[in-house]
Amino acid sequence: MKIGFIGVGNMAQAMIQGLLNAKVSSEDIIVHSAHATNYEPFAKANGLKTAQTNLELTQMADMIVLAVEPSLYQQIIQEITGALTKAKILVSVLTGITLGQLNAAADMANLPIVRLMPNVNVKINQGMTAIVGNDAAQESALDQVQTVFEKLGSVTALPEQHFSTFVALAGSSPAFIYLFIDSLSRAGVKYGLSKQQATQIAAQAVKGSAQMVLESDKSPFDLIDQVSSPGGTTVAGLLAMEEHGLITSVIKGIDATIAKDRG
Ligand SMILES: NC(=O)C1=CN([C@@H]2O[C@H](COP(=O)(O)OP(=O)(O)OC[C@H]3O[C@@H](n4cnc5c(N)ncnc54)[C@H](OP(=O)(O)O)[C@@H]3O)[C@@H](O)[C@H]2O)C=CC1
Ligand SMILES: O=C(O)[C@@H]1CCC=N1
Repeated sequence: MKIGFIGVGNMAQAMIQGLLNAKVSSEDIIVHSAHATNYEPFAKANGLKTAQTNLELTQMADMIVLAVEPSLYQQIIQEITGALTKAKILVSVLTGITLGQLNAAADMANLPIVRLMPNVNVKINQGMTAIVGNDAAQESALDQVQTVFEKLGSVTALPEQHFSTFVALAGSSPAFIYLFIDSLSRAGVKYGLSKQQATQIAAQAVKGSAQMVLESDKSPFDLIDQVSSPGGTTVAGLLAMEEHGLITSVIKGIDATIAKDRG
């Protein structure tokens, strides 16, 4: 299967790196974006094929991944619609653009369209991706896209009405989690650790804690109790964080992310 990427920015590069890690042949990946000076060096460094236009890329690929700024979706679909067929799959990773809007952009309701929300961790094959398809995608397109993206981490089927929530909890959340790691690390620097060592310590603690939540049958709150020794350091830290509104801050951040996605 030839996979084409329209847009070769941060997200497309993360997906492509994950595919290459998973031993997808670079010969099967085609890229095009607005500026050749931006995508050609990346294509050359990774042995990818290039197309001269979005339309040519659509002609060359079996699966066409739209990875541009969301506001460009109508313009790009108008450019490529002539080359879309029932045998090809249009995949959108655009935030805030629904299957209904994609269908309507070029009267494509009878063509397979799959909406995905990956996160940047697909770059190291540890992504979290949501998937939903239009009616025409149900027969086999959805399975084909899911098979490709399972190479990049976890994939979960999700009703489209929950995509905005998913954007906040998984699409944008790597940035929130990096901020938490950096905050821990800065605190370490405050107390005399080097930034590098503090970041490594904080990141490993976050990684291990996430793995514990995934592997445990307990809720995160039960796990908190296991760390909090009576009269100990952890409960002192937790209470001080909550005095400054950690849970409220996180939920307010998620509210703002969802509101932005919903437009
Ligand atoms: N970053 C992330 O973690 C995530 C992003 N997304 C979604 O992915 C999409 C891309 O985001 P991101 O990669 O961060 O954005 P970037 O700004 O990094 O990349 C945008 C890309 O779009 C290209 N582009 C602009 N105009 C055109 C055009 N007319 N034809 C073809 N390509 C064009 C740009 O090309 P050039 O460089 O040549 O100008 C660039 O390669 C967005 O819709 C976003 O919502 C979804 C989940 C996570
Ligand atoms: O910030 C953004 O809009 C994109 C979507 C999810 C992650 N990055």
